[in-house]
Amino acid sequence: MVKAVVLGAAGGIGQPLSLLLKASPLVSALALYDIVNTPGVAADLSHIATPSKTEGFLPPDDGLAKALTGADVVVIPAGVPRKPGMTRDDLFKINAGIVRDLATGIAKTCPKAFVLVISNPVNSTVPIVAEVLKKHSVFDPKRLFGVTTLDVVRASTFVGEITKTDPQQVVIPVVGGHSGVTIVPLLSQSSAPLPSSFAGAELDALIHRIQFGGDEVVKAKDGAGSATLSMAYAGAEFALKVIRAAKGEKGIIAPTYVYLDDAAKSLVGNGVDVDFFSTNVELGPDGVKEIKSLGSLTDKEKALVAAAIPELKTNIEKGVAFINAPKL
Ligand SMILES: NC(=O)c1ccc[n+]([C@@H]2O[C@H](COP(=O)([O-])OP(=O)(O)OC[C@H]3O[C@@H](n4cnc5c(N)ncnc54)[C@H](O)[C@@H]3O)[C@@H](O)[C@H]2O)c1
Ligand SMILES: O=C(O)C[C@H](O)C(=O)O
Repeated sequence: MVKAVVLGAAGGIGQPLSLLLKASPLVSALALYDIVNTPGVAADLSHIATPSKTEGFLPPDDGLAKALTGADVVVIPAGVPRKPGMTRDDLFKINAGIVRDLATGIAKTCPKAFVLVISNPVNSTVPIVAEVLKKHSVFDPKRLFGVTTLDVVRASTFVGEITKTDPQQVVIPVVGGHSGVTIVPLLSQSSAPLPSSFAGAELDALIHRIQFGGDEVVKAKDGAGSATLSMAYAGAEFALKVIRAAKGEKGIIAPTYVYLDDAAKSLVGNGVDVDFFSTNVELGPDGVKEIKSLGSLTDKEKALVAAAIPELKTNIEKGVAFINAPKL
């Protein structure tokens, strides 16, 4: 029995993500929560002939608590998306409060659930969830994940195109965080190696495209939002990995933005001294089973990791301060 909950389920990501979770036989109950439209989305999905029971909830009558009761996995794509000219950090003002309130519901109702945060800015919203869970004395760092899978999916797609390889077979760790220069693709570790002639400006352009792939979609959507369908694909892929690992499947490894204690920091190495960082993680029955080292990096990759750290620190501190700063 696996109950999955989507918070923000009526949105651009929420709807296709809920569809992909409904389509999976690994999910036995699916609860959809949003401030609008979830009864309709749930009624629609409930006609799909898969085993999971689908229910929609709205804020009145304790809808959040009802949706979260008995949850095993909670995926959060609630919040506003970017428009052209905005950074992810520009979303903090609105999304920080939304994520804080949803995390409070999780802390009170399903503190043992795996929590997968999609809402931007991920570099800050994950620390916000951690701080809320800490305030309720229920923070388990093994169960909280920032979803950075879309960066991994993009890297596989772009490298698959260049190397003429099936992108589904291309595995590339993308580490750091989820915004601009904090996104660090470790292309030297690609399972489909780039040709040795692929260097200089060409390599820089590929790294830039992976780091700023989100901008490409925001620009193309021209004011109508950011990536939704590719994010739903990526979010479902990661959520189902967490579920498969929880059910006992071994050897599932994926990059994800997680809390690093001091031991994990020294394991990750390369000057990574931030409290949250995306790195390869082995998933297990209780969530994070093992945080993996970044492995051997090229000089260029070492420089990219170093460049990511200051922005990550600022983003993390901003999230932590949002929960802990004294209210005036
Ligand atoms: N992590 C990633 O890689 C990644 C990728 C794409 C988008 N995102 C982020 O995901 C978020 C959602 O994007 P979208 O395109 O689906 O936006 P959207 O506006 O289409 O949908 C967001 C949904 O959240 C709902 N919502 C707002 N406040 C809520 C609350 N308090 N409780 C529950 N639901 C609430 C809205 O009603 C809406 O249905 C944005 O912050 C976006 O930046 C992250
Ligand atoms: O770019 C955005 O704002 C959405 C998302 O984070 C993405 O990477 O597509």
